Formats: sequence, C-alpha cells, structure tokens
Amino acid sequence: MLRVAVPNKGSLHGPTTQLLDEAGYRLHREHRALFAEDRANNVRFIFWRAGDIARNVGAGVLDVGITGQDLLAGTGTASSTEELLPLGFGNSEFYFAAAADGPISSVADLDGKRVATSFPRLVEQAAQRYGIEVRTVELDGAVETAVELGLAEAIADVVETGSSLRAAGLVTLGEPILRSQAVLVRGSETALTEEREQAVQVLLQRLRGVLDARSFVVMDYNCPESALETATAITPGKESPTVSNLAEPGLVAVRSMVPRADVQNVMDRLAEVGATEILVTRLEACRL
Ligand SMILES: Nc1ncnc2c1ncn2[C@@H]1O[C@H](COP(=O)(O)OP(=O)(O)OP(=O)(O)O)[C@@H](O)[C@H]1O
Ligand SMILES: O=P(O)(O)OC[C@H]1O[C@H](OP(=O)(O)OP(=O)(O)O)[C@H](O)[C@@H]1O
Ligand SMILES: [Mg+2]
Repeated sequence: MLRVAVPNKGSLHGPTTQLLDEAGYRLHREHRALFAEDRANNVRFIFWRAGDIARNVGAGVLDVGITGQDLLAGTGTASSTEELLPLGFGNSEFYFAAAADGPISSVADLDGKRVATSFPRLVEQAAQRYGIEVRTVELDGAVETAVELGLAEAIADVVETGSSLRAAGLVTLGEPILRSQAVLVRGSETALTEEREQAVQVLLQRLRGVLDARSFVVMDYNCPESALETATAITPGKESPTVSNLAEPGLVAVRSMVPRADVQNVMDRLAEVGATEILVTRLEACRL
C-alpha cells in the first residue's frame, strides 16, 4: 500500500482532506485514529503534523505527503524532497515584522536585534542575504506576541491576510522572505516498488484533475462564422476549441475550456465580437 502523509491539524488539514475526498479517496478516520486505510485505492493515510511530514518524507519514512513549501525550506529538507505538485492552498508569505510605532522601520534596522520566529533557519538565511546579524528566539506559535512581551524587538512569521499582525500592532518590513503554498512531495532519493510507484502516478493524475476542474470552466457560445477566428482567438482552450454547425446558416457553436479567473473578461470580449448565448458550466471532475 502507498503510504500517504496528511496534515492532521492546522491550516493544511481541511483543504487536504477536501482535495483527497474530491479525488475519490476515502479518508475515513475512526475517532483520533492516526491511520486510515483506503483498500479500494491501495492507499494507507498517515495523519501527521505538517512539519513532521516535511522533515521525514525525504528520509523515506513515508512514500508521499502533503506539506508546506515554507516547512520544507525551514527544516532544510528541500534538497532530499521532490515537489510533485503545487496544490493551490495554504498560500502564505513569510515576513519580518516590527511594531508599527517603534524604532524599527526597515530590515537594516534589525541588525543586532532579537527576532522571534518558528523558522530560525529561514530567518538566519534571510539575515545573511541582507548582510545583517540577528539573534533568533524560537516560539512554536503565537509569534506575534513576542514584541509586546519584550521577548524580541521583531518577529518573522507567516502572513496570510495580515490580521494577526494588525491585531498585535505590527507591520511587515521589506519584501517577503519566502512565498509558500501546500505541495505534494516525495523523497527524491527513495525508490518505490512498482506497485507503489503506480499508486503515486494515479494519485498525481487524480489530484491534477481536481485542481484543473477547480481552475477551468467549460464555455459554450454561438457566433457568426465571420467572427469565428476572432472569437476562438479569445477562447483558444487547452488543446483546441470544438466548433459545431448549427441549424441556422452562417452561425456556429463553439465549446472551449476557459480559466475560471478570466470568465467575466472573456464573456465581455466574446460579446463584443458578436457571440451570443454564452453559457458557462462548472466542471465536476476532469483529466486534461
Ligand atoms: N493563516 C494561514 N494561512 C495560510 N496558510 C497558513 C496559515 N498559517 C500557516 N499556514 C501554512 O500552513 C503550514 C503550517 O502548517 P502547520 O500545521 O505547521 O501550522 P499551522 O497551520 O499554523 O497550525 P498550528 O499553528 O495550529 O499548528 C505552512 O505551510 C504555512 O505556510
Ligand atoms: O495573516 P493572517 O491571516 O492573520 O494569518 C497568519 C497567522 O496564521 C498563522 O497562525 P496560526 O493560526 O497557525 O496560529 P499560531 O501562530 O499559533 O501558529 C500564522 O502563524 C500567523 O500567526
Ligand atoms: Mg501556526
């Protein structure tokens, strides 16, 4: 059975279980169970902390796992771990931050100061890049409290919406140290049995399918034959748009995949070139 590590709590837990569920895996977990078997798919899920997944997939303890890119960089295991697929959730940036009304207003001002963080390695690497020296104070969480408590003059932490920073009266300094999202990873040195290798490829195909279904829609429209070339240039699709004849002479029907984020813009442009009956359909699942 393929051993797949899934974050058991934290920001990555919910989106990971949702993704695997949509990909047809059964993660049924008895109360507080740390393992779940999906016999139909030949997969054994192991519920672990995202940081432990980052630390151990490269060592071959597990076959594949889902974790954060920042955790891979922060634990120094990025080189023994191969990123198979970015997953589009757990998006965050990692920043230096200090009191909004304090004396520190740039990264250069951090020289010689204490920086509280859960990722000392990332902070030390960033300090080296900036040519400054900082002393790291390690905290597992609630890092934003460190300045008010006098533990450190600044922090370096994960920022998503920025509300934790604002609530603590802190502002970011400089550019992000790192940008991160959740990824599917495997050990880069680990050879798997043929059966497990096949299960990895199935998992990868299924996850890609779910992500594609989330990021594309199907668009159908009618357009005059004379506008077909301009219209299909607006909706080139993933491979090629389908063009069908209609009962009405001089009119054709077009079907194409369109990135979900572009839908409104594409409809505006199609309408401008004379397209009518524009319909957008969500994808339940796909293999592109
Ligand atoms: N607020 C957030 N929004 C998006 N991603 C986040 C957020 N906080 C943490 N992450 C991402 O989640 C991963 C951290 O997962 P982990 O389970 O270790 O911690 P957590 O989500 O902060 O949970 P907890 O602090 O409860 O342990 C990292 O990749 C990090 O970038
Ligand atoms: O920019 P925001 O949207 O506010 O998100 C960022 C916050 O989310 C995470 O905290 P988490 O909830 O995991 O608590 P923790 O600090 O105890 O880890 C992270 O460590 C930040 O504190
Ligand atoms: Mg956290």
